[in-house]
Amino acid sequence: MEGVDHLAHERNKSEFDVDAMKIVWAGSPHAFDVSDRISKLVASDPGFRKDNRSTLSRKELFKNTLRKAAYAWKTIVDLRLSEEEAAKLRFYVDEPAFTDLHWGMFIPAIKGQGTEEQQQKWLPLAYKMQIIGCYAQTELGHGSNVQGLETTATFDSQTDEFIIHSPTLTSSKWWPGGLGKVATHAIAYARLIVGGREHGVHGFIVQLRSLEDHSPLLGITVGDIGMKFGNGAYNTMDNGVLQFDHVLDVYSIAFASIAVMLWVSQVTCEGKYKQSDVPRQLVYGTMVYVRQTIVADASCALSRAVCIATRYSAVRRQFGSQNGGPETQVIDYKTQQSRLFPLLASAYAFRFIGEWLKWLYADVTQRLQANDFSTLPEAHACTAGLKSLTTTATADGIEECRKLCGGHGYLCSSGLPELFAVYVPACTYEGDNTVLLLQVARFLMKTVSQLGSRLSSKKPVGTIAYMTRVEHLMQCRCGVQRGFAELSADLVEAAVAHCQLIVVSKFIEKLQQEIPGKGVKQQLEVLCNIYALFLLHKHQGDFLSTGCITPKHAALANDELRSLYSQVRPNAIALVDAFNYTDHYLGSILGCYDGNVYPKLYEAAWKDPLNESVVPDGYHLYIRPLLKQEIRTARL
Ligand SMILES: CCCCCCCC/C=C\CCC/C=C/C(=O)SCCNC(=O)CCNC(=O)[C@H](O)C(C)(C)COP(=O)(O)OP(=O)(O)OC[C@H]1O[C@@H](n2cnc3c(N)ncnc32)[C@H](O)[C@@H]1OP(=O)(O)O
Ligand SMILES: Cc1cc2nc3c(=O)[nH]c(=O)nc-3n(C[C@H](O)[C@H](O)[C@H](O)COP(=O)(O)OP(=O)(O)OC[C@H]3O[C@@H](n4cnc5c(N)ncnc54)[C@H](O)[C@@H]3O)c2cc1C
Repeated sequence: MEGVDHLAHERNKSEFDVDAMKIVWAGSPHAFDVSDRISKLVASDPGFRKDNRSTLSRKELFKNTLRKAAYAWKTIVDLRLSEEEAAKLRFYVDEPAFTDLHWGMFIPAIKGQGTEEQQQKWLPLAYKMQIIGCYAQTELGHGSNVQGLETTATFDSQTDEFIIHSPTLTSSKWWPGGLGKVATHAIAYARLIVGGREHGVHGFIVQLRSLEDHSPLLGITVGDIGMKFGNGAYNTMDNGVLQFDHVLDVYSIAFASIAVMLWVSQVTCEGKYKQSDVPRQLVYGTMVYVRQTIVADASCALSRAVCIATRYSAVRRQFGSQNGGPETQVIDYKTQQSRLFPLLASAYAFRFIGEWLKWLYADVTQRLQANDFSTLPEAHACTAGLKSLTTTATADGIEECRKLCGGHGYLCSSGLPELFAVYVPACTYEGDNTVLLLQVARFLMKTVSQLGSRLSSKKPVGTIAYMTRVEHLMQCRCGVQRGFAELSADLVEAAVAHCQLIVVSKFIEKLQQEIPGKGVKQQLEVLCNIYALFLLHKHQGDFLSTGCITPKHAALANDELRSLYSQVRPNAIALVDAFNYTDHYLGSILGCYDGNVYPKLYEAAWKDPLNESVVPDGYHLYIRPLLKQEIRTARL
């Protein structure tokens, strides 16, 4: 029945202050207020409806996305929302679109690598959306290998301009989000050529389309690369293809020539190239920034899936009826708990590691401004490794949540298939996860060679086993005289172990902070222990081989896990309520707040276009002849 909370009995079991946990999840009272207000604003506005996406064609879907993006911008302007509120609104609109790359990469690249002059020229236009930007780095032939990019930017000292060109088919820019049909400008990465000499990959701001009629400028060929995984999902985004035919880059400033050049090198008006003594990898700065935001995104995506699966696991009953009484809630089965609760713990773990990584990125950015590059290698390794670890775990976790919901998890109305389809490219974009782990492995090898076996310093006591595991994995690999490439598969395992150590240690450090609210810290301690012991159980071979735990310890850890699952069980619904997601944002009948699943599933079925007629199109043409044997049947 509408209005009845079918999960009230679950919510009454909670042993902690849910409202206080909402603040912990949001990060602060202010952050909670903004999230709560904006999520309800979006949920209550029919202009942001999203329950019909799976029934639209690609063109209808894309046009609807443009409508929503424009409507969101009008809402932001009309309500005079702050930058923080506007970002939250785009988040809760929950539709991959060109705006993600405009606000999420194009503007950060200018802010992070542009000089005062460039920021003054381009940021006011970008903030007012009088230009729409994308980040055009990947090419048809190269994505992971940035130094392999083929697009060229040749400095013409006669005209003091750059000529941007795509010399080969494989140099076509390929994948940039927003590029296909919307972006008017791009930050394009190209090989800088000055005076006939090549100076590696740099970024350039290039105008792609007329601001009068949106037609591609002279020398620009641009379009969409076609349908992607899943039906609705990421097909709301116009990932594009772009070719430059000797584009005289008259509108732009060579990003590198002034902006990055101040950090990395300079091109003078006389056409002289001057290399400065800063790491050339600063040109990768935007990727590092986005990787740390992706870690926070992982906690959002995983928590959405876990909220759906947890609420549905409490609603669903299957088997176990005693004397005609109610069947057993599937959330009470130990197998369901052993699959679901580690994901619940991971969602909280990724939330806190995302907070720490945001601090680390801000710290390294501040240091770079003072020409202090001392923590750049660690920042690179952490952002790369944690992006890889959290996105792999989240993508796998969303799929596990779909399976935890049985058959109904496969319905679009569960919200899980689309969430999976939209999320999984996170394991690839902003750096293929294996390629990024190889960067971490390289960092670990260097650290071991510099510090000897003691890899990690100043870690909480509870992480000794985790630290020893990493050191053991590295020693086993570094000890043998074989090349990095030969050992890379093993070193990637050590890289994963190192990242897991960071997540566990930061969760433990979080618990050392003052955390208000009845029972809140206790619940987080249970989740931290679940996260740590679940990984220890999953990788117990590594831990046993280090000798720092015995088979008996491993067995005790497993017993403790079961006990911890029993402690979470009465609090599970309250722990996912703490995410404070609206039904609109969850987009899931299985995860609806009131748990009134069956009537909503049944009602939703009849809304499918296929049910607009009781006799389907095609019956008279194909089925009736079949049934009436009017088609000559093969001799049986
Ligand atoms: C439900 C949720 C839905 C969410 C939907 C939201 C909508 C989506 C919105 C946004 C999505 C994002 C869109 C995607 C954008 C992109 O994908 S942009 C393109 C991303 N591309 C990459 O990440 C490419 C990956 N490759 C690289 O980064 C580099 O090629 C490399 C692998 C790092 C290698 O670089 P290179 O060859 O130059 O360097 P090496 O020889 O390996 O190393 C040399 C030394 O440099 C150090 N290094 C390398 N990188 C960095 C760095 N970034 N910072 C600092 N230092 C770096 C490296 O450690 C070596 O150091 P050493 O010599 O001391 O060992
Ligand atoms: C949805 C989506 C959105 C995107 N948006 C953008 C965007 O806005 N802007 C942009 O510039 N790009 C964008 N990209 C491109 C993305 O950044 C690249 O696809 C990504 O960096 C991976 O590079 P690749 O495609 O070349 O993969 P590859 O490197 O070709 O990967 C193929 C396989 O090779 C393996 N491999 C590669 N190198 C090595 C190595 N050295 N050692 C071991 N294994 C290796 C990989 O692990 C992988 O298994 C997007 C991609 C997607 C899917």
